[in-house]
Amino acid sequence: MISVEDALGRVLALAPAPRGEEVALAGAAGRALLAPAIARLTQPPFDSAAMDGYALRSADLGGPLRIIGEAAAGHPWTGTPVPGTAIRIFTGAPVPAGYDRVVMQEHVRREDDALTVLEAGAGSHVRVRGSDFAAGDELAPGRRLGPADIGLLAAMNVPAVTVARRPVVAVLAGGDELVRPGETPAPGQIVSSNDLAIAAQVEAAGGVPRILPIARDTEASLRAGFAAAAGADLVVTIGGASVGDHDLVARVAEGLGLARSFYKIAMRPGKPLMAGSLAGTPLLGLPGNPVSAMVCGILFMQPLIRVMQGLPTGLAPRRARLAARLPAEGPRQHYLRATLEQGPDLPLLRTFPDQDSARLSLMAEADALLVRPAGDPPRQEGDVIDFLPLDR
Ligand SMILES: Nc1nc2c(c(=O)[nH]1)N[C@H]1C(S)=C(S)[C@@H](COP(=O)(O)OP(=O)(O)OC[C@H]3O[C@@H](n4cnc5c(N)ncnc54)[C@H](O)[C@@H]3O)O[C@H]1N2
Ligand code: MOO
Repeated sequence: MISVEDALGRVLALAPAPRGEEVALAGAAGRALLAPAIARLTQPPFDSAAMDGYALRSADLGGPLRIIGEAAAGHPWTGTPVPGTAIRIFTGAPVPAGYDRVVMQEHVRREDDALTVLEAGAGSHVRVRGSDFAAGDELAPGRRLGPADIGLLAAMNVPAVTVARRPVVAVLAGGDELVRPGETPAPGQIVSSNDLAIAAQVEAAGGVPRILPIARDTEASLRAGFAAAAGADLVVTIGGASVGDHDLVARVAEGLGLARSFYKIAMRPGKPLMAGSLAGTPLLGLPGNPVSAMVCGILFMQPLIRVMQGLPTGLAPRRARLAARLPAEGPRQHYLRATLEQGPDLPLLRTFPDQDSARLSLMAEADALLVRPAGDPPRQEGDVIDFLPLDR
């Protein structure tokens, strides 16, 4: 059995280089930026009023002023500046050359064209040209575009961006016991949850899931499943990974020419994880227990999907304090389902007493996975530990 770190390195090594496509900005939210986006203009493009009021010269603050013009957003004033004068101005209007501050209208007294400044106010209320960004500035690739990025790119006058193609991920669950949600299970049957949960993880990582028909526990059915996965950028099987007589995934994949990278890792849950490449396409074989499948999805599949889009893995452990003591760990790195509460300095992490890898109800309740290294000694209440936050 190899370590979790070693396994992650080998999984990420299976990632093909991301492929780009150009999309209009309106469709780019959530996509991974693959090429730098370059600002085509400077923002603000001119010295811009930050308040409704009057533009004037700081040197003239003391004396009475004469109002000689007006500037509104989209309607610059184009006259000649004269000492001792002010320009009526509105937020977003260009501050005319020759005037260096804007006084808020609440801070003046106006009678016809005569203006008296009652209070200078703090600051000039002028947004200086280029104070946000300059033409040529770039938004670097390797980030998922959020709402603020979309707004920034629009302001940069970038109408379309090069993003990574979303990897198509074939999700193949297998087992004679499985029926679809909404069907009535016969005796001995259960409803298939894994493929839907894993498909949701695929989407959350930026991939496009393609859920395949459930494979039955025969080599022929699994072969048909792999055939249906053709054309996907990544194939993810779920179940049939262990040592039982009906666990056929590895055997069938090998028959189809799987170049195996590893099988079994020193991790709990998720020991029977398998990875390799099938006709050049990366393949992950997740264990069937629902929590094991999801934990493997978080630790290996989602990072792989992100790296296939040129993104970082997204695995960023954080620190918390233990709410209660924990016994020593065994030989496998352990990911315990836990909740988080507010603590005095760091968050307080409380593990569920039951860590059964079949309990989806606890997985759904969990805020975090506590990461305990193999062979970790007993831990006391208040000890600082690492955890991975969970999406809800
Ligand atoms: N003798 C041993 N038995 C087992 C070992 C072992 O080392 N020696 N490992 C255990 C561990 S750990 C795990 S994890 C499971 C993994 O088994 P498989 O990957 O072969 O998964 P299955 O046997 O197909 O199913 C396990 C469990 O999960 C349920 N399941 C499967 N698919 C789905 C699905 N799509 N939706 C919902 N639930 C699913 C299935 O009904 C079983 O209950 O093996 C242990 N055994
Ligand atoms: O590793 Mo299994 O994934 O412990 O339930």
